[in-house]
Amino acid sequence: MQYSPSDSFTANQAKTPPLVSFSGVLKRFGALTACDDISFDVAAGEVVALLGENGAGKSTLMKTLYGVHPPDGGEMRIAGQPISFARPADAMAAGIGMVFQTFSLLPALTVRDNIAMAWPGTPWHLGRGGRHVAGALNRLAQLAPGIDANARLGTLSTGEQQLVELAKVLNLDARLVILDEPTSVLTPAEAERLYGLIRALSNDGVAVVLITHKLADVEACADRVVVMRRGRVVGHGRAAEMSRGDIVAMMMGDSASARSDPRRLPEKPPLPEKLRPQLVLREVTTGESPSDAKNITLSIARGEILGIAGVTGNGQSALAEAVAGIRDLVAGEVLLNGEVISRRPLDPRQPLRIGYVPENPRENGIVSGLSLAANLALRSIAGGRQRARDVTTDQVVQCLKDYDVRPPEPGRAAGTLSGGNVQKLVIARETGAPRAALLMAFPTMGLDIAATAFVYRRMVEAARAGSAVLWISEELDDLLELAHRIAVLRAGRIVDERAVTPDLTRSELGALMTGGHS
Ligand SMILES: Nc1ncnc2c1ncn2[C@@H]1O[C@H](COP(=O)(O)OP(=O)(O)OP(=O)(O)O)[C@@H](O)[C@H]1O
Repeated sequence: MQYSPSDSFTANQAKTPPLVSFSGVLKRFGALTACDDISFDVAAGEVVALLGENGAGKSTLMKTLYGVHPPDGGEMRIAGQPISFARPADAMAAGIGMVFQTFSLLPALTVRDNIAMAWPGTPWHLGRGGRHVAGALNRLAQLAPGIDANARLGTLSTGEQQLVELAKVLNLDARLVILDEPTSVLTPAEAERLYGLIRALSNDGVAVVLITHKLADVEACADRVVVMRRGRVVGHGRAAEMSRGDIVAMMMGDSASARSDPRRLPEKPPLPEKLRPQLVLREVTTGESPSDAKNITLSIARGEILGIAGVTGNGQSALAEAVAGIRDLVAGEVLLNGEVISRRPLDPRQPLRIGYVPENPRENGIVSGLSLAANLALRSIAGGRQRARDVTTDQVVQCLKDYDVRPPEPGRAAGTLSGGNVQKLVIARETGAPRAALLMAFPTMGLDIAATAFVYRRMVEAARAGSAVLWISEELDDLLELAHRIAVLRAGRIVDERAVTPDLTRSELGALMTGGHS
């Protein structure tokens, strides 16, 4: 099943040329070769899952096709014709649609206006009532029946914003649709609806490239799998003929450990005998909108991991930001070791005692234009006391290596890292020193299997070292595996809270999250 250059692995052996063909495609960023001699085809109506560890080059390859990056070598063809798009608008005109990991939506405008802006050449205010907008809103209604076209985009959850972006692209009448990790911010029910739409597109002859880390996505809708590692295609095969173990081994290299236990989740740390409340929220309220936190009272002990389960957009961000001290409370208070830390400005001389891994770290967790070293120094990487200028380049490189941030180049701008590596950089900074409390909002979103297990190991180590951990997640299996207690957040309120016991099931938790509907 391993790739060899002589293996053309053309999807469709018929005489008509494949819809898309990559042949020896090369893309460099300075000294880094992000895509190295990539060759494969995608047939009309075929769904190809493009897999690989963080930084493997998946997004770069697709952005090179889509006209975001000029290639440095090789050839790309659409329906047999060589192409080289200078910008995405040209790719769109040739029938290619792409949904990125980061969205191109304007939070201040309504859903309808955001969709109207998607059509090149049409002034958006004229397009509002047009056929395209009606079509895309129709798609959106299939994906997410509850979204109001007249709602301001900024009031929607990340998952809902992703669906708006998807509806926009799915309605472009594209021949090829590229989806970059579409399900990482979707609820299970939203993901199921998306799978249905992908299958419908494929039945209509549309080719789909699905960049993903989720094997569930592959099983739900991929015809074929192409695996990249460190800029090269290292394997491929028909999805139906590959087991999960085959795919994981291909992604991670053929190590025996990867094959036997790819997740390698850490053990849940034992709860201390005497529970000493360390992080306490008392009736915390940030506002009255559905995405605000309302009247939240929680107590997390030293060494305890409290999971917050809930569908994104149900107050998680507000809750995390309130505890992190970057959102005002309209009522209530937050205490750390008995001391009120809310309602007072952060004291820059205080060693920062809360580690915070925010949702959407590219937007909220890094300064894109600053170097990796500077981003790490936004908090000191060494024990909370060492000043940034005292940290040597060797220490920064070591820190980047310890957290597997690739490439580990201190001077590189953080904004040029791949999605998963941005997340690892933020986690390095926030868990690199002892913290009294650790807040993590969806910390494994967009991470590959190995990186996910790594993040969980850091979280467990932080708890063992005495942090009170507040962990917001939609990964129900992981919550059940690693949290000591789970609180369920719905419409900004805690609707249930219980210790994790063997009889607590995933479906029970899912039903609590959605108010009884899965
Ligand atoms: N604009 C850029 N400038 C410099 N380097 C870049 C740029 N974009 C990507 N890279 C680098 O190219 C490599 C491949 O990144 P890419 O985003 O394609 O990976 P990926 O497989 O999509 O990863 P992930 O799953 O983490 O999103 C990474 O090392 C990344 O740092």
